[in-house]
Amino acid sequence: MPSAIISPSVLASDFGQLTAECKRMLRGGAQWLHMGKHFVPNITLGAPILASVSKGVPGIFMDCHMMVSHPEKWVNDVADAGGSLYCFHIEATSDPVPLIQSIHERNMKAGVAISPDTPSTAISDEVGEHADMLLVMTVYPGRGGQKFIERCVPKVAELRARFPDKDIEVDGGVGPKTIDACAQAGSNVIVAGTAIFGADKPEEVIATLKSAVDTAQAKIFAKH
Ligand SMILES: O=C(CO)[C@@H](O)[C@H](O)COP(=O)(O)O
Repeated sequence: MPSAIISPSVLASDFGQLTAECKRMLRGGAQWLHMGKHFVPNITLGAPILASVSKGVPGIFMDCHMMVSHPEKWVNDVADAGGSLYCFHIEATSDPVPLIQSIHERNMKAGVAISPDTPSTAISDEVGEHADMLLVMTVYPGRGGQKFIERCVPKVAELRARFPDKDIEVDGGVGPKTIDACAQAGSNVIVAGTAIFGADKPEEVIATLKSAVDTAQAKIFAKH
């Protein structure tokens, strides 16, 4: 049964206090930090920032979501900067399996993401088997604070049915109001920006998200 993992999404506005925020989130019970590299230049978390977070918070698990074209270009930079998981978009490459292999060669986990308009079948059985994590975007990549796109949820269920042992991540508009749909569909890795960073008590939000995933995973696992 895949375990519940909460991965707060680090946003551009957090730059000034990035390391302090990371420590606070981990103290609040988060296990990963979702570090996005976006197409939009002013909200890019590049390798130098990853390196400084890695230095400031030793042992941190950096879940690096590469919302970029030519994802092959950045594998070495992110690995050298301390990245733990390198997640690329299936839409951005024509050769996903060799890319996954090159990520593994640099001792990182490999994630494969799909944008809201991409069907889950774009992740073939072969690609899914090679990957460690599959990411279903529930907003359009680019910025935090967008509305959760409900029609993406069935893609989570389809991937969970094909890949019962993989980590399946959701990202975008996820919080206490939308977690149940994601968790019941089979997602176990939860990215949340606004819901966690905007909360008075982030640790309570993290606990709520984790508990919803644990409950849903136990039910899903009991059925098999
Ligand atoms: O990187 C992205 C979107 O591009 C996401 O990780 C968002 O930053 C998540 O933020 P919320 O939707 O939870 O506010």
